[in-house]
Amino acid sequence: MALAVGMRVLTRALLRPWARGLRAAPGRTGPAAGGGDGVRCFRSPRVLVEPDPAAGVAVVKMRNPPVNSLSLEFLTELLISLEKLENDKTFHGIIITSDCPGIFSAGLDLTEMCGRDPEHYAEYWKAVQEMWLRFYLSNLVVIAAINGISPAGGCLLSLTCDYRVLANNPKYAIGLNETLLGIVAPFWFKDTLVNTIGHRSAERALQLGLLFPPAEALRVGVVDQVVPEDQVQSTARSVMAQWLDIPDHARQLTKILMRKPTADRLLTERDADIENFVRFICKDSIQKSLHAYLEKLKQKKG
Ligand SMILES: CC/C=C\C/C=C\C/C=C\C=C\CC(=O)SCCNC(=O)CCNC(=O)[C@H](O)C(C)(C)COP(=O)(O)OP(=O)(O)OC[C@H]1O[C@@H](n2cnc3c(N)ncnc32)[C@H](O)[C@@H]1OP(=O)(O)O
Repeated sequence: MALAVGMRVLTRALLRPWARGLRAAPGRTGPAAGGGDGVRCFRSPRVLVEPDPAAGVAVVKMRNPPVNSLSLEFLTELLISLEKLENDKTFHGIIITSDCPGIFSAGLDLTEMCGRDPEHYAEYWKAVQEMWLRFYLSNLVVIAAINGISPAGGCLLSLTCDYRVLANNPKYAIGLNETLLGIVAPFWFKDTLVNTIGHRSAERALQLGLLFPPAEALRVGVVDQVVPEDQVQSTARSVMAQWLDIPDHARQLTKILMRKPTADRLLTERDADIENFVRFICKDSIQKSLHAYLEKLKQKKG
């Protein structure tokens, strides 16, 4: 228990000033309808939290249209929602899903990594690290109900969860496809994938930038279950019930035991990782290829 408490204190201490600022800002987040049972529901512009206090579960819906790209503001809101749910003893598990049809998350927001200054890149990268640390080490059971395509950072967010349910739709795919953009998945992205699917499969997937369609995602182990699209949420709920049957303290400590060495690697190299990212992303060649990629996305529309 001391270990679990220690980890929570540590991750809480890591909450960034940008998060503290936003938390204090009136009107950005606030109590909303939670029923007369004393349970508070928290809303923010880009995150909708639907609590089910009787089950001890909250559904966290990402709604940052059009593609749930993980912008700085969106990451901040996600982290604040997670922290509020962790601090509310009513909740033992969350289901993270998307409110944007067909898209779970398009990954990191490319506009946060293009044409900005080094200070912005550093701030953004710290927020991405924070998202990974907080979700990966959350004391809650976290289940991803993946109801859309989930490349790169979207896949990373899913990989932080305890269990992944993917909708069986041939249009959906999931994977760390960074090499296709000419960028390199950082070591902690890689570690998370290795921990999930093993070294050989991860090496192949990372080098080739593979985006796995549902059947392959299941075969390789990027997801735990593939179900018809209309059963994603109900499956996530029944899997959650199974996980919540386990005594919480034993499950939490086991989670920390499994994940702490991976998280510690980033915690001890956090500043160096930010410096590496800023150096890398500021390169002319990287900026050019990110710009070109964004242009290609825009031109796709015709
Ligand atoms: C040595 C190493 C040291 C340090 C580490 C260094 C580097 C690591 C750095 C970065 C790691 C990054 C990981 C990432 O997550 S990068 C993002 C990867 N994501 C993708 O490749 C997905 C891109 N998007 C798509 O493929 C499609 O948009 C889609 C399939 C998700 C959805 O297709 P649609 O047809 O439905 O929608 P679109 O018309 O394509 O898009 C609508 C709209 O949204 C914009 N957009 C799409 N994706 C992003 C994004 N990731 N960020 C920002 N904006 C995005 C797109 O441009 C359109 O905009 P407009 O409406 O045209 O303005």
